[in-house]
Amino acid sequence: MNSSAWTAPIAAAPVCGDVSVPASKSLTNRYLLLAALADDAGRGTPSTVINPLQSRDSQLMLAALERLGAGIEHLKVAGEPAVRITPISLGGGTSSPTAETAAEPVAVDCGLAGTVMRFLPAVAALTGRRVFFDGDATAYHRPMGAVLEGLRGLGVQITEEGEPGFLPFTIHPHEQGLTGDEVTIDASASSQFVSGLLLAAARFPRGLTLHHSGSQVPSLEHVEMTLKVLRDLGVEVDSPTPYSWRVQPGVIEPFTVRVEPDLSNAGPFLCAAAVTGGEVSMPGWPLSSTQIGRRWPELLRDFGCDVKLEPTSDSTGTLYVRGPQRLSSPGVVDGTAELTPTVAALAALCPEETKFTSVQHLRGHETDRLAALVAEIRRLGGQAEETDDGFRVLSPVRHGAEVFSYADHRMATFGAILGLVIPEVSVEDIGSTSKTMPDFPQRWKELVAP
Ligand SMILES: O=C(O)C1=C[C@@H](OP(=O)(O)O)[C@@H](O)[C@H](O)C1
Ligand SMILES: C=C(OP(=O)(O)O)C(=O)O
Repeated sequence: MNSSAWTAPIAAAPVCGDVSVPASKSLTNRYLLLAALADDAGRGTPSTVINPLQSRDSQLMLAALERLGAGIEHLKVAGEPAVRITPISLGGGTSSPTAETAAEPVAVDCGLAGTVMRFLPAVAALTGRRVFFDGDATAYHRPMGAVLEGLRGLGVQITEEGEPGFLPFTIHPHEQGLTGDEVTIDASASSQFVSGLLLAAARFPRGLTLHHSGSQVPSLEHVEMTLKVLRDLGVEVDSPTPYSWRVQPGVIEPFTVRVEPDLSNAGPFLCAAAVTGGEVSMPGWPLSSTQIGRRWPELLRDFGCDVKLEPTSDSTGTLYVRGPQRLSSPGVVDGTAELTPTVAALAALCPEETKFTSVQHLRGHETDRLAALVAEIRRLGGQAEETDDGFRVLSPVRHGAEVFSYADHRMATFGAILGLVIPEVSVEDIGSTSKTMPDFPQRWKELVAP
């Protein structure tokens, strides 16, 4: 065993406890970006994001926005952590090259964060600055082509310093600013291609009409989230036909918002009850949410758990999950997007086969998650195989091993869940959870081995 691997705690008894999770990555990074694009006739009034996620992905977003010209101040609001963002001063998408552009480009580090690499190029194009985007070596496999194609269609000049369609690349300022207002892209590889253009589009001089040309957009819940966040902030956006969106040009008023808990990151803790026959309760569960993690109650019931959501206010409740004596597979799990590695841990403990469908785009996530899940299930003595649009778990895992994390937070937590019931599981790089939950190891230990 690698001496730096993390020994996954085994559950000596059914896992029982009350858990809260940090704020949503997807909502935090949308609000931070929109705060940086807010405008009240150039007065520069800041916006406040209360209870933001504090993790590598949100830090990368904040650092990038600061480099692009936003002001960032950390503070407390009614005892809760918050961040106050003073907007970037934009030329309304018509900025011409400034003196600054002759100098060194602004460098944006995307790390491995999809929300940074896919959402910020459109913001960069509005700043009138030359902006160089790069990230971790592991980010170089993540598709970027549709982002670049969309921006080029709007008149943005881009040079690609690596393999075409991937990081790194540079956004160049253009004398006329953004000239186009209608583009067609193929967003089959990531919903973030759509969200990234829509989020900044209210600040484009003529707004944006965006069409998707491929067969389907994956993780559509995340596009729904983008539309809802924009509408809540007063941006006019609609979807006149499936896979077409129109954002009207306009101001984004400065705002104050509190971020919901991350329902995707809630998954491993809820699964701790599911796999050990324990009982976990989670207060603060939103009664209505655009997060894909809202699917947990239904998914956990599908695997045999008892789940109930008891409202405690108009907007939130406590979710109770009780694990069964023995997990049973629903047979097919469809379109679970970023929840897939966590659901795969449940499937890997079921005697029956489980087929995961409509998740082909996970090949472009933090790692090729289909290959990674199949490899790690096999390493633990189970049988699994890839399919065109997903994978099958054919037989359950049987023994411990060191689970590779592939720099992927969700592969690391996949290993942690299995380690609750399979002796001698370790996780090669538990530190990869810092992407969205830096204190995962402590939180996990508090719940499963207090
Ligand atoms: O918009 C977002 O915040 C996200 C969209 C999804 O991306 P894909 O469409 O690439 O799956 C999701 O998996 C990712 O974790 C976050
Ligand atoms: C796919 C994910 O992240 P990203 O935002 O980097 O795409 C994820 O968190 O599962």
